[in-house]
Amino acid sequence: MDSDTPPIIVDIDGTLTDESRAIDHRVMPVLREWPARVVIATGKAMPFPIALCEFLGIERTVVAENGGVVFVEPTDELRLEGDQEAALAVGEAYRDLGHNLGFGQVDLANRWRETELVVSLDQPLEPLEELAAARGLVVLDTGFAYHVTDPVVDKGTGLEAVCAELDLEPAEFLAVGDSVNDAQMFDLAGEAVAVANADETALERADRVTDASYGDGFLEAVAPYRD
Ligand SMILES: O=C(O)COP(=O)(O)O
Ligand SMILES: [Mg+2]
Repeated sequence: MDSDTPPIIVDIDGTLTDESRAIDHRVMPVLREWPARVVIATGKAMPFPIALCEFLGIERTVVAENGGVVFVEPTDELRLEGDQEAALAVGEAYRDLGHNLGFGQVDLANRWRETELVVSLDQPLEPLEELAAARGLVVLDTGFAYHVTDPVVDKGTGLEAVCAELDLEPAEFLAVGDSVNDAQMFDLAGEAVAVANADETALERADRVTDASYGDGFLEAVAPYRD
């Protein structure tokens, strides 16, 4: 790798993981040694990508909750955006219809969420979409959860916020991801790569699709920059 290596913005689930949702350990030295900025962009709540950065030993620069939460080191910028009250109201109304969020009582999927709400994929989608639309929100199916999200944010607005802090341009970035929640960051990045297991939206919006899936796909996506 040399000084021409682009900054990278990378999704977690489906991209850095294997089929069982565990991080593919081979991606870790790649991210740790990446000579330009690494941004972890995920639908997960902030503690997950922050912990990933900490354990990797890299600067903590993350886009969480599909763009609702942005944290940038070293400027210490924390930006929260999105109508979480509306998302929580959707959850309440969904429960009133007799459904539940599907993550059990402790609900580690929502516990640290600050701008949106997630519902398990084994719960009914249609009533959730209706309730969300009535409050100006959208439901994103990432293949891992249904996200009730404010459409004013996405991973693309998150990338823009990171860039504004760090004096970078979105077009300088290499983006790697696998699903609909990566589409807007794909549109802004200079090069967008979908791993082979990506959903239709991500495949369509990518500049390049890898032959390999999951962590293998990520390693293939970055290979041209590591030779
Ligand atoms: O939390 C999800 O549903 C997806 O997470 P991801 O954006 O890291 O793939
Ligand atoms: Mg993903």
